[in-house]
Amino acid sequence: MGVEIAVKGLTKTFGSQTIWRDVTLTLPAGEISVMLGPSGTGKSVFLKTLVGLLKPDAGSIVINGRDLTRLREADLYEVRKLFGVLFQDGALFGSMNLYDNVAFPLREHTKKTESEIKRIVTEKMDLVGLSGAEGKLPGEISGGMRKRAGLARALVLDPEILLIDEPDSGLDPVRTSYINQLFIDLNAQIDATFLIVTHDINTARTVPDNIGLLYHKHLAMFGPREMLLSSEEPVVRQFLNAQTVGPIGMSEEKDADELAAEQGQELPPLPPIALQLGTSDGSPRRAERPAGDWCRANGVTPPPGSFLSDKAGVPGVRHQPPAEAPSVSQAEPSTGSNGSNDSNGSNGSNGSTADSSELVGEVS
Ligand SMILES: Nc1ncnc2c1ncn2[C@@H]1O[C@H](COP(=O)(O)OP(=O)(O)OP(=O)(O)O)[C@@H](O)[C@H]1O
Repeated sequence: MGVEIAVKGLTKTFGSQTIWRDVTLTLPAGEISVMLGPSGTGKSVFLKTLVGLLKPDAGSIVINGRDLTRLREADLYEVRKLFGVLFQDGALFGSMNLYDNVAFPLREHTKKTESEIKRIVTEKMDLVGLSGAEGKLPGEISGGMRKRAGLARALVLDPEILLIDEPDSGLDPVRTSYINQLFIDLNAQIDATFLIVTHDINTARTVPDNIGLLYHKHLAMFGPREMLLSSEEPVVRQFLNAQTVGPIGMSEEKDADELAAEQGQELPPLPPIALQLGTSDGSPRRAERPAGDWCRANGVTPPPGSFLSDKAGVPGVRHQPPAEAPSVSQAEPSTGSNGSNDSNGSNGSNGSTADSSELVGEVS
């Protein structure tokens, strides 16, 4: 079922530079969570801190009752085996073929025989759709294949936690969709908790069970997807809807003059909440809950047109709701979407009451 990761009061600095402070969240066991944030807000630093590659200045990371921040190096080494990490570029050894790259952690960290290793490597290569490419060098394959090879390598030790850093970087939208589908299918098949760092709004809107947003040296919000996707909190709303209006500026925060210039500018209505992507064989997602569950339980009216399509609300995709779009309280629960009951940081969420006749999924 994967393991829960409970982060409390986590703070990280480099010298006089605070990256983020007092980050508190719980990644629910077996669920997919996504961490968003403008560039440079420390998302990669967060992943590296979780896996123990960087030491926080304060706070705790508790997994299976043990606080990683307090472990001795030898114990940390053991706990790290719970993690599989997929770095942005796959982090493959350029001189090794894919088979040897994927086999590397098994040869390094286990005493398995070559025939056992072959069975595992073959299984993981198959799982990520790379059967037949074992003999290729990383330089001979596409960026998408490199990421999948990196994923196969991250899976060979059967991790309970999978950390994935910007899987969409350098990939076209179609390859991004394929790798997202792979994550959903994997999540349904293996016992692991997923944390994906991404900038891709489509990924954020359709893949995870939970969403977090790092902004301006703190965790602005973390919780079930429906909470974030219906939030009117300015920074969450701006980021998840890819808008220029809001507190996030070109490089960091907007200054007072820039914010004053935006006074009175009308924001587009919140776009509808998309259905979560389902598994490719139609089997339930691991943490599947009926669409609109979180909104119902929390008295939030989701934006009109929500839960009708997995394309709803994706910037650039126009969404035309039917003339009489059923509100979620009237609609039959749809498959493939949920609202987690783990509502860490349930601050600042509410629903839009925008007129459905004006509804488009496109935002500026
Ligand atoms: N080892 C390090 N020593 C000093 N500063 C570091 C170190 N690693 C990261 N930083 C700094 O931490 C900040 C956050 O970096 P990080 O790569 O985590 O951001 P990010 O949110 O992942 O950005 P992006 O979305 O652009 O990938 C940056 O200012 C970076 O320079």
